Amino acid sequence: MKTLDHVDVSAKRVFLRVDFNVPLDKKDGTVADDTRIRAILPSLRKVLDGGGKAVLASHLGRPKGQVVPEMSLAPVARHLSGILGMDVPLAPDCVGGAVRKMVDELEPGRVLLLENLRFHGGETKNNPEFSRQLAELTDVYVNDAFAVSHRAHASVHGITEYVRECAAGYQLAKEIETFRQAMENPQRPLAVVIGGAKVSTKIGVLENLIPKVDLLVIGGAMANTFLKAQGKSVGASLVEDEFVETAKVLLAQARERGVRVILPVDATAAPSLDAGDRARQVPVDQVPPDLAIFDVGEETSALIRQALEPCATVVWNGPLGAFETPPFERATYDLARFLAASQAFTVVGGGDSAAAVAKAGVTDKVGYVSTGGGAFLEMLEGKVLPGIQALQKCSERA
Ligand SMILES: Nc1ncnc2c1ncn2[C@@H]1O[C@H](COP(=O)(O)OP(=O)(O)O)[C@@H](O)[C@H]1O
Ligand SMILES: O=C(OP(=O)(O)O)[C@H](O)COP(=O)(O)O
Repeated sequence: MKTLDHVDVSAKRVFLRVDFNVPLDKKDGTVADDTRIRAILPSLRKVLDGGGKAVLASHLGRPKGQVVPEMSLAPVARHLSGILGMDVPLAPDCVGGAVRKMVDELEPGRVLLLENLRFHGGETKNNPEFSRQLAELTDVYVNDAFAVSHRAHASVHGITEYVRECAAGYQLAKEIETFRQAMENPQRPLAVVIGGAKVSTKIGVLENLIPKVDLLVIGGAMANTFLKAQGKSVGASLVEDEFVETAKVLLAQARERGVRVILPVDATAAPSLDAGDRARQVPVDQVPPDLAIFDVGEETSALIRQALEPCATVVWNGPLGAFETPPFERATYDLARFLAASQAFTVVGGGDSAAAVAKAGVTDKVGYVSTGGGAFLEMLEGKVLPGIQALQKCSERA
């Protein structure tokens, strides 16, 4: 894939599709976590240092084609301006004559941030006319928005039909490369840890992973459905009854392939999520009817660490427990700290898993933390992301 390294940006209008869909502070509306902003700085600096005109475009939230003032990118413009030590003006819109004028008048080495793309319904509809209007602002199109590349939206997909030159930004290239290294050509043994709330959202992931991995660790509430499939009664725990049969099939597939599967052997259970003070350790085949599982237990945590110890590659998506609520964060944080100290090539993806790693304070020590949630999950499902495919096609054409 062509990257920014292969493009001459000098004096060109470089349309950088980024993902500035960042959390805002509820009280004062400032940027609460700037990970996604910092992630695109290498691409932005490359454009500015090369004398390009950087036109940044992003969505924020889901305003559904309406102008929603709380979803303006104004706080992001201010934040970025602080990071760069340079004025970052915010255009009043992302298309139209006034914006075109601002883009055309931009000096080389300067930045303009366009207003929220999703204030226009054409963005999520991948509307050709809207895509063409965005392309009018563009000499070189760069996608550096991995986290939204699973969406066939105008600024990610449609626009590539109308631009002459395109390339992957450094962040996107890094995401693709890291994923390939972990999943397509891994150092073995390869382990994948899957957690989170529901089996139903991860069936595709599990089906895709079973032929590829050596070890599969299943935790989180989704493990409950697997435990039920094994005939264990899991008390008042969240179970997706309609997926118990699917869980059985998946376990049989893993057995046939010789994949080792680790399911919880014990759990931290409590009467409810807000009754953490009454939480206790129980074996998974003895969960009392009035208790629900909110985390994998201490014995399971140790078992997981022991199984991961010899692994050369570990991919992790989804927390092992309801980590937002103490004391159910323990297994998730323990895993984060274990991976941080491990020699294995480690890739963490998924909004909640990335948040858990950050809360455990080890983001810098874990091999790679993806900026994608849904996009990362779709990669794990083996899907080709529409944004990446479109970029590929465009760079082959150009
Ligand atoms: N045993 C559990 N009981 C209730 N909720 C759980 C449990 N384990 C995990 N969760 C919840 O699952 C959610 C994350 O699920 P999911 O969205 O599938 O993960 P990710 O965003 O990492 O892909 C978290 O909010 C977490 O609290
Ligand atoms: O935050 C994002 O994805 P994520 O919640 O999967 O990490 C992206 O900005 C995509 O947003 P969307 O799910 O509204 O299309």
